[in-house]
Amino acid sequence: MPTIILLRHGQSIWNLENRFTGWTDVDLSDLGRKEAQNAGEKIIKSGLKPDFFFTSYLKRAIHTLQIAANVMDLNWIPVIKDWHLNERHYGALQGLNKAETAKIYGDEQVLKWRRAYDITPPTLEPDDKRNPANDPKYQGLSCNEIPLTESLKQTVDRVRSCWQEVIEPRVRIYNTVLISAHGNSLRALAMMLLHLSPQEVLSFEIPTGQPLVFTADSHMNIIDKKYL
Ligand SMILES: O=C(O)[C@H](O)COP(=O)(O)O
Repeated sequence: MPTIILLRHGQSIWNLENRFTGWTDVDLSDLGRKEAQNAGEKIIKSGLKPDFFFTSYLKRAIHTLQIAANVMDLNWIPVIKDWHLNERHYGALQGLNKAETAKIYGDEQVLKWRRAYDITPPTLEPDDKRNPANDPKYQGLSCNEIPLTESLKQTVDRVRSCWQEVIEPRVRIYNTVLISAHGNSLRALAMMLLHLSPQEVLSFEIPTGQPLVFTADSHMNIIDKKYL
């Protein structure tokens, strides 16, 4: 049965500091590394053995994958890194403390920025040093691919193209794949695979470091989902 393991990276330093992260390339905290190790152990215990890995361009997801792969003794497994799996771009909120931002703009506004389907956080100015265009990782992207902010809807659109063009064809060949990515890029993927409505995805949360296993039928309909 085609099996897709969704793994949200372990706690990052900015998760710990409660800061909007998005495309900011922060590393795992000590707890995050431990969570990644536990994730690898849980996958071994489940009897699942991934044959192909996918991750984003961001080191918190890459390091989570490397730690888990090391625990599973699967360092040799092929990996595709794809920026389409990056976290949702959080625009000008990136770097701000979530609780302090709520004190300034109110809980309701912050909840809309964080969870509404079609609302974008404030846009980064193009000359802002946080513009991804300044980052060598994104040199190959065209101007209209580089986000200055994103709604979940826009994230779903880019994750969908990655699923259709990059991941799904390999799930059909390799059978068991593991995708190490981010809270919102994985919510986007789950929304698409589980056919969740914008209202349903609002409360759909994936905890850090907890492997979520989707089993599909031959038409790629998800017939079972469970946390390890
Ligand atoms: O980018 C971030 O800040 C987190 O990874 C996800 O944040 P959220 O829970 O506010 O969507």
